[in-house]
Order: sequence, then C-alpha cells, then structure tokens
Amino acid sequence: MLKVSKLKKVYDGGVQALENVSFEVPKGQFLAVIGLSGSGKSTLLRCINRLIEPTEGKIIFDGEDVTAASEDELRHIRRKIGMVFQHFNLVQRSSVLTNVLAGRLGYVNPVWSLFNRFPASDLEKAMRELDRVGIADKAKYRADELSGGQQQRVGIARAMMQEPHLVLADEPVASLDPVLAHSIMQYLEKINKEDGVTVLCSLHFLDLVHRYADRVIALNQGQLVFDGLPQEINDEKFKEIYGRDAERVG
Ligand SMILES: Nc1ncnc2c1ncn2[C@@H]1O[C@H](COP(=O)(O)OP(=O)(O)OP(=O)(O)O)[C@@H](O)[C@H]1O
Repeated sequence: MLKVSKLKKVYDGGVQALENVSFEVPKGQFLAVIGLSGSGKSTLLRCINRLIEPTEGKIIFDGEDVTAASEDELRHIRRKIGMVFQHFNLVQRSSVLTNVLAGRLGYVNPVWSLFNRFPASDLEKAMRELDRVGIADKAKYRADELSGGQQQRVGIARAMMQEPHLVLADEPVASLDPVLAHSIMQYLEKINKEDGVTVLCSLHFLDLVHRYADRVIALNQGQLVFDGLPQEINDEKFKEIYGRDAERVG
C-alpha cells in the first residue's frame, strides 16, 4: 500500500537528512523505524504525507503518486493518513472532544467547522473513539488538564477520526514515562490488528520494537541500513545501526 523509492531530502542550508531510501509496506503491517537521534526518522515520516517536501524520489500510497499530487489531491490523500506526534500536538485550551473532532476537519464543510458544528454522527464517532482509548469520561476536560499518557490517547483518537488507512506515529511514546509506553503502544496495536490500519512508527527502544513490530527498518545518517524482522537485529546489525559505541539498554 506504500512504496517509497529513492527518497532524498536535503534541507535548506544543506543538511542531507535522507539519501536514496527505498522500501515497501504491505497493507496491515506494523513497521517500526529506528535509528539514532538525527538519523532522519521524523523527516522520513513527514515526507510520506508531504508535511516535508522531499527533494527527490517517489512515494506511492494506495496507488496514488503522493510526490506528484496537486494541492487538492494531496488534501484527499492526507485524509487517509493519520498522524500521531511525540508532543501530542493538541490544542491545549480546547476540550478533549474538540481536539478529537479536529480529526474530522478534512471531511466536514469548512463553514460548519468555523462554528465548531459537527454532524451528530461525528460526535458519536468521537465519543466511540475516546471510549476505545479509555477516556470517554474526559471528553469535556480541557486538553491541558490531562496527563501526558492521556493526551497521547486523545492524539490516537483524533487520528482515528479520519478513518485512516495508514497511521504515521512519530516517536509516540518518547515524551512519556517509560512505564506508560506499553499502554500507548497497545492502542496502536489495537488499531493495527482490529481495524487493519497500517502503522509506521518510529521508536527509540528495541524492546518495544520486538514486542509490537512485524518488521523494522533502520536509518543511519539518512541511509537505510537495515530492513528485516526485529529478531534479525543481532549484535553486529545493532552496531551497524547505532554505531560502534552504542550499548543495548532494556
Ligand atoms: N527543518 C530542518 N532544517 C534543517 N535541518 C533539519 C530540519 N529538520 C531536521 N533537520 C536535520 O535533519 C537530520 C535528520 O533529522 P530528523 O529530525 O529527521 O531525525 P530523527 O531521527 O527523527 O531525530 P530525533 O530522534 O531526534 O527526532 C538531522 O541532522 C537534523 O538536524
């Protein structure tokens, strides 16, 4: 469902963040993206829906050429791609429910959304999604009244409002207390296994990769240095991915 070919990104100022990155993702896969800080994980995820413009290369998603899409086509493609962010990206002063409904913005009439009016079916769906992540009782709270773990659950519910085919999760547990990481990962696992949503998720900890990912790709200085099963990352591969000085933790 996703094909990335020879992707390259050079930022203004000359930093080469991605070089010749190619891989394919079949529908329904849970793919982890790993690599040291600065290796290009965020850049890769954001190039896929063109939040960042790739410099070269091609991205095909659901049979459509994302890289060649017009603004209109891109809007349509982005509806099908949900995003979950490291720092949650919620509107802090708005209610949990309003934040979740924001996931519907690609669908509703913009005039309605200006007045914060959403169809009853969207409200019902928002409550269902909040229920699935276990915080329906927090719908009326302001986002900034929630803990980090709860805010990330709102982030997942918001992404699910789009009825996405693909979710891009950019270090979704990196800002959380490590003991909360599994609960958030389990929600991502649920949408992957129960709804068949394909997930691309960058992660720092290999134990999470082993526990949740079907497959893993690794970046080192913008280059793809590994593409395989989590259990194939032996000590030698580990050093190739993270460098000679790296030591396993967890
Ligand atoms: N907007 C930008 N302008 C210039 N350089 C950038 C920009 N964003 C990222 N970079 C650089 O591109 C490289 C890849 O960064 P990226 O954020 O994709 O890595 P990452 O693996 O996601 O890192 P982290 O785990 O710290 O988020 C780094 O050298 C970074 O400094």
